[in-house]
Amino acid sequence: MPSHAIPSPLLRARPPAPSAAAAAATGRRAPSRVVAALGGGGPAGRGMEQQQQLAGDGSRSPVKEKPLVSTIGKSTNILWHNCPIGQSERQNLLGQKGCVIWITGLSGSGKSTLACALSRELHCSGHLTYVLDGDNLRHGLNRDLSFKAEDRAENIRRVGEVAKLFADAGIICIASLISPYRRDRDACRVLLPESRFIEVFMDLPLEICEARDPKGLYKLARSGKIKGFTGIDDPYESPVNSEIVIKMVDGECPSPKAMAQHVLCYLEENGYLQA
Ligand SMILES: Nc1ncnc2c1ncn2[C@@H]1O[C@H](COP(=O)(O)OS(=O)(=O)O)[C@@H](OP(=O)(O)O)[C@H]1O
Ligand SMILES: Nc1ncnc2c1ncn2[C@@H]1O[C@H](COP(=O)(O)OP(=O)(O)O)[C@@H](O)[C@H]1O
Repeated sequence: MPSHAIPSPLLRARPPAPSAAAAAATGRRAPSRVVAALGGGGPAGRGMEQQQQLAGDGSRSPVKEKPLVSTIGKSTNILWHNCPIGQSERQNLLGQKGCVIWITGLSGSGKSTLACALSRELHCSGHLTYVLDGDNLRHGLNRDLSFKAEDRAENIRRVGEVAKLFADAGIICIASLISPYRRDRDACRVLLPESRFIEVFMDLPLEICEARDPKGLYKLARSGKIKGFTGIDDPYESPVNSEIVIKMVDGECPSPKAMAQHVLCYLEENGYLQA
């Protein structure tokens, strides 16, 4: 099996709640308090298997099981509902494996260009994709967020959660965001089962991105009219272990089609294009 192949256990149904490790990495709390809230319930942390009541003679008799509800973040008394149709059935229908292709890089590095070219190539070969573009999502879902570090983190967290849903739907989700902080990207990675998060690093020098400047934003940032612009006066933390790196070869940037082919080959070689 190639090093990036999807191990078969990943095709099993996923547990509904984040693991302690995932929770630690995402900063989210694992559902440590499990309470039986319906009908008064028992003390916090009491498992369903312990829910018995004392009969008149002092012996224990089982009572009707109550669903266990959880507290996740600020959401109290919530219950996970399983649907009989799962990810593997959807994948069988689509003939592919749901995954997230996370494209990160400076503004102007070609993230959207790659996302569109890849989506087109996959679509033409019969694969269902959906592109989550940072710029576009800031027109709606993330319109309340600025470019401060904490808002960028929330931006990435939300898109990571949405991308996870697309992958669960069996879709090849292509997320294209600057996502400048390693910690935020890694938090998205742990939302998904191993191998279902494929990071693509657009490893192009700032000078190339700045020379392209299709929206004129670098110019505005250099003249101080935009503050906190990534690569100018805001950080970009390069990935260290990306599955795929797009870089210049002999001083030339690969064409959009070549970049898309690079990712396509990876998907083919690692079994994502079959259920
Ligand atoms: N301060 C600052 N820094 C970086 N980028 C800026 C900024 N202000 C506006 N823009 C425009 O917003 C696009 C990036 O949005 P993202 O959601 O991908 O950014 S982030 O991941 O939250 O950092 C980015 O789009 P791309 O050029 O496609 O990367 C810019 O057009
Ligand atoms: N591989 C490439 N070769 C040449 N030009 C490219 C390439 N990729 C992107 N570009 C051009 O660079 C500019 C920025 O690309 P874009 O995809 O919008 O970057 P980003 O989404 O990272 O901001 C656009 O004008 C685009 O046409």
